[in-house]
Amino acid sequence: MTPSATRTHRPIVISGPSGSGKSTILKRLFADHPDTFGFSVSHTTRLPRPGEQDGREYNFTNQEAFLALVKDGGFIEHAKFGGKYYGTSVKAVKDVAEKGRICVLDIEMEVCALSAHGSSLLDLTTERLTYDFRFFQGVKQVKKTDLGARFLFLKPPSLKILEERLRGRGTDDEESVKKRLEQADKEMAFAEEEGVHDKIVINNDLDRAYQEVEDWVVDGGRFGG
Ligand SMILES: Nc1ncnc2c1ncn2[C@@H]1O[C@H](COP(=O)(O)OP(=O)(O)OP(=O)(O)O)[C@@H](O)[C@H]1O
Repeated sequence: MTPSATRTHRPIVISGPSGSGKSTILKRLFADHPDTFGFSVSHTTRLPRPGEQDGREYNFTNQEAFLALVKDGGFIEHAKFGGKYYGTSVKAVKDVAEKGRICVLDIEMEVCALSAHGSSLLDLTTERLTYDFRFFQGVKQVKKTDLGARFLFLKPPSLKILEERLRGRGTDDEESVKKRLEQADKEMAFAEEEGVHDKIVINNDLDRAYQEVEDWVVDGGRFGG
């Protein structure tokens, strides 16, 4: 492992309430900068589904090996859902940097978590308290590592607008919209705390917000390095 891989390719953590526009902005960023960014591959103890490849969709592992890695402090984040473990390892993030790409960690409050390839790592089946806990932990856990990550928070202009966007997206039922809004409020309060994020972008006008994110991420070609 080259110690400097994540120094020259510093990971980016993008967080923000569900519906704040993370996926929309990341999609554009990836399209504008091909071969620049990457997602880490998560670990799981669940069995591969047809078509899934070890090391591509997930690092498939068994419970014993997974828990050994937990014990060694190898995970930024891990959780158990439906009897199976899921987690994002520090090494998986470093591997992205080793390949010459900037790892993007998408920390979404609702699942807490670090998702890979835009697909949620975890199912939305936890208690609300767990959501809070996990989101806060998610950001803090990354800070505890030697990854040298940069932290961006994407903020909706208001809760009212967030609600409109969540409804407009058409992917959430009433219950889910309500839960997301309740959590968004808390998450925003946490995000404003001094020193949590390096950059906060308000996603009002999409083009402007995108520009602001892109400028900060690219950083005049230095990518924060
Ligand atoms: N600036 C904007 N103006 C209007 N609509 C927007 C804007 N940004 C995003 N949207 C819309 O808001 C909805 C939510 O955005 P998106 O799905 O990207 O959020 P997200 O943060 O990735 O959510 P999740 O964390 O749940 O995956 C989408 O329908 C998207 O098209």
